[in-house]
Amino acid sequence: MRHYPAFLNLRGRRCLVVGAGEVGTRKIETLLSCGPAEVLVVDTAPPSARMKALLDTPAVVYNQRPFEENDLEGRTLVFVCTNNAQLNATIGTMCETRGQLCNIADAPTQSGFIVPATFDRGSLVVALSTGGASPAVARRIRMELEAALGPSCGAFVELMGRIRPLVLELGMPTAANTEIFRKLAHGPLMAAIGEGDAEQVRDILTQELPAALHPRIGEVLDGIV
Ligand SMILES: C[C@@]1(CC(=O)O)C2=NC(=C\c3[nH]c(c(CCC(=O)O)c3CC(=O)O)Cc3[nH]c(c(CC(=O)O)c3CCC(=O)O)/C=C3\N/C(=C\2)[C@@H](CCC(=O)O)[C@]3(C)CC(=O)O)/[C@H]1CCC(=O)O
Ligand SMILES: NC(=O)c1ccc[n+]([C@@H]2O[C@H](COP(=O)([O-])OP(=O)(O)OC[C@H]3O[C@@H](n4cnc5c(N)ncnc54)[C@H](O)[C@@H]3O)[C@@H](O)[C@H]2O)c1
Repeated sequence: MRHYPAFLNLRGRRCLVVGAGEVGTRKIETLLSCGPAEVLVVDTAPPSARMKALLDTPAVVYNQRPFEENDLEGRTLVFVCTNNAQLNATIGTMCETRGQLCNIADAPTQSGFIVPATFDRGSLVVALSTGGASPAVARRIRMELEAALGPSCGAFVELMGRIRPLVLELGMPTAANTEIFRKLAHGPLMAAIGEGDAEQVRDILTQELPAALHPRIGEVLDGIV
């Protein structure tokens, strides 16, 4: 079985985390970095020190009490991370019956979704998974890719993200847009940004971008090199 890879937009969404131990708190931190409307946290114990630090975030609602089925109401994603395997499985089954996606921390094959190892460079996000076969290997490959990617990737993606709508607005055929973007993506632009060589970056953009965009090169480079 293969999992469907996806990036979720959680803005305005409500999620649930049952069990805010080490694993649950990690999931809550990642959720909060994606700006959901609410993360309801249900745990029978008081918040740990690491969890306490998250309680100031307005989206976090911490309920110290046992889980109730009603907690699932209106939740886009559910994470069950208690150290009670029976409870985790029961909540997982409830979610399956209700058609809700549930991540079960100790039962990857029973889970509606599993969490990849990730890192980011600005809007470039790398997510990888072994499909639950070996989280330790996922961590190793994540660390190797992180070291190999280098710090300029984020600025490169940021610049390309600024250029793209300007090129699309010119209304040229898709094939022409593709040629521009591929040349920029594959050429020496990333290396020039990495070296902080503002003159070379300018030269590349002047060469590859349509003349109509030349007056905007200064503006797209603001804060990049
Ligand atoms: C990516 C990451 C994100 C995150 O969890 O936030 C993540 N695990 C990470 C690390 C990690 N977790 C564990 C170890 C110890 C070594 C080992 O056990 O191998 C290490 C590595 C380490 O620390 O060295 C223990 C562990 N993990 C799971 C179980 C339960 C089980 O398999 O039954 C147990 C055994 C518990 C026990 O022994 O009792 C289950 C899952 N962990 C997953 C994700 C999902 C599949 C990801 C995939 O395979 O690609 C999946 C299936 C479910 C899910 O959580 O969605 C994070 C990367 C951190 C990073 O990048 O640095
Ligand atoms: N997915 C992963 O990456 C991963 C990694 C390590 C461990 N695990 C598994 O995840 C589970 C949790 O691990 P952990 O290290 O976070 O454990 P933990 O002991 O740190 O946390 C468990 C939390 O669940 C809460 N809890 C217990 N019973 C509850 C109940 N009835 N209702 C609500 N909350 C309840 C506890 O108060 C505690 O805060 C374990 O089963 C472990 O095997 C998963």
